[in-house]
Amino acid sequence: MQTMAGSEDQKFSLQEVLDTFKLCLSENKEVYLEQYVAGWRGLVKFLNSLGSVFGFISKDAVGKIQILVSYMKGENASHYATVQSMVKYELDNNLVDVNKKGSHPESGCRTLLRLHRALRWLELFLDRLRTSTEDSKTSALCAEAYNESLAQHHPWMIRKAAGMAFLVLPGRQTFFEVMNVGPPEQVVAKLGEALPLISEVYQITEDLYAQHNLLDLP
Ligand SMILES: CCCCCCCC/C=C\CCCCCCCC(=O)N[C@@H](COP(=O)(O)O)[C@H](O)/C=C/CCCCCCCCCCCCC
Repeated sequence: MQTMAGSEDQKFSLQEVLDTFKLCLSENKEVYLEQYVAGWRGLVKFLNSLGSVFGFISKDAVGKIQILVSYMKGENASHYATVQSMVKYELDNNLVDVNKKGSHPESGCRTLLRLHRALRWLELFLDRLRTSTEDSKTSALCAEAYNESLAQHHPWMIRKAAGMAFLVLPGRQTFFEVMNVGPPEQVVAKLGEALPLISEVYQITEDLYAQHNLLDLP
């Protein structure tokens, strides 16, 4: 049956996303690409359940996931096990367009950077949801998080389209139901559990990219 949360096999579960982000970090704090991508796949399920207005966002996210998967399954797969090994491999082999788009417009590093910036949006948005009240508007929470993060990297047209899509977001109660966690108190607790994991993955990637001057890849 098709519901707002999608058909059964496409059903979103916050717990599932939480689990993938839990598995993202190795003992020595490297970020596993497979789990990172799996986390995004889970989130895209949620996005898809919101309707066709969000199709352009979902399409972009899926396209970027597919680029990373093609590297992870390609002939150099062993170098794409973690974000750290990918960065090292692509930089050592001059596979990254560092200043302007050239022969490597779809490097793993620049592709992951786009998702990484979106992860900051997610962190800010989930934190706002966690601390929101019954009468909070998800569209406003989402727009605030977007303006503080991703919007700074998007041209006017995309910002406008994103802003319009936010206006049709479902209300807080529906959002909480779709997370498939239970009553609101449990959703809030689960968000409290998920946020430090997402923040840690974000910060490790941010530090790695900063260390290699990769935060502005075209
Ligand atoms: C825990 C449950 C609640 C939260 C669930 C959230 C589900 C969100 C799922 C996916 C988020 C989409 C991630 C979008 C990645 C965007 C990457 C990007 O910045 N791409 C732009 C630049 O790419 P290049 O051109 O340089 O290759 C591209 O131009 C973007 C195009 C599409 C617009 C992106 C707008 C993003 C808005 C933030 C997501 C809003 C989702 C709202 C749903 C709650």
